[in-house]
Amino acid sequence: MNRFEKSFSALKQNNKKAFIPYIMAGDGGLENLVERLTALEKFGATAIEVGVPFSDPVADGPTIQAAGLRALENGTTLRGIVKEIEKARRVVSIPIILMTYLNPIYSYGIPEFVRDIQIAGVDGCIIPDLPMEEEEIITPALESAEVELIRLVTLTTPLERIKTISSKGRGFLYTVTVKGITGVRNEYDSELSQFLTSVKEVSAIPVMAGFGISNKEQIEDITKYCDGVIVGSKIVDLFEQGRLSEMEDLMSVVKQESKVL
Ligand SMILES: O=P(O)(O)OC[C@@H](O)[C@@H](O)c1c[nH]c2ccccc12
Repeated sequence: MNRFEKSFSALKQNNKKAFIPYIMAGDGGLENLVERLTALEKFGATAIEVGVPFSDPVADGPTIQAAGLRALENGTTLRGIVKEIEKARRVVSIPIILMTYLNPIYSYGIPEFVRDIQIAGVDGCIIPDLPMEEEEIITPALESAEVELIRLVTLTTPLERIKTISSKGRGFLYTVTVKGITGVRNEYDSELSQFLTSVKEVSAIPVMAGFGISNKEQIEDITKYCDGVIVGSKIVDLFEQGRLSEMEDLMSVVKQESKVL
């Protein structure tokens, strides 16, 4: 079993849902990365998504973009991030997912990138601008390194395609819950619960919902229809403002047993 399978099967046995926080590596200085990963594990994170700052992000909303700019300004690089993750791996045992666009991977070199993240103890990668039809440029290398590609589906992806996509991985399926970019939102598409229910029905792997989720009520509601949530912009804000007790409180929702499976 890989780290994802271990984490998700433990949650399932205890009737619990997953919480995956996203952080922007290098925001506030790369030297805080190990500390932040450690804090998130202590607060009960199931896994952590670590964002790599990039000058031309496609799906990032204003909060994540601003965090990315701050990180780039202080000289954060993909190589530096991978080194810090390697240090963190000695103390953090939950899955670590690296979120990066294709361009930084290309300039690193695909084989070198995959080798280094494997050594560092990275469990999965999210590459938002890599479509399923093109993924073979990196999946053979990732597979032999036992690093999972975490694939994204959205409200507009046909169910047949979702079924195909979910049959490929041994991580989880990232279901984007909005038609748009990342960022805190107050309202959801009226079809979201029905959509998540259908995705759950066809998916061979755990279904995580992300984009626009920022408070306990949303988390309680959305986790009725899927295996857990990914929270980005809100976590980035709370770290930036040093509001760690609020973060712990937000993450505590998934510590309770959930009634609906
Ligand atoms: O910030 P939000 O709305 O909570 O959404 C999560 C998101 O930030 C994180 O998963 C993410 C950041 N950038 C991305 C690009 C593509 C897919 C996912 C992401």
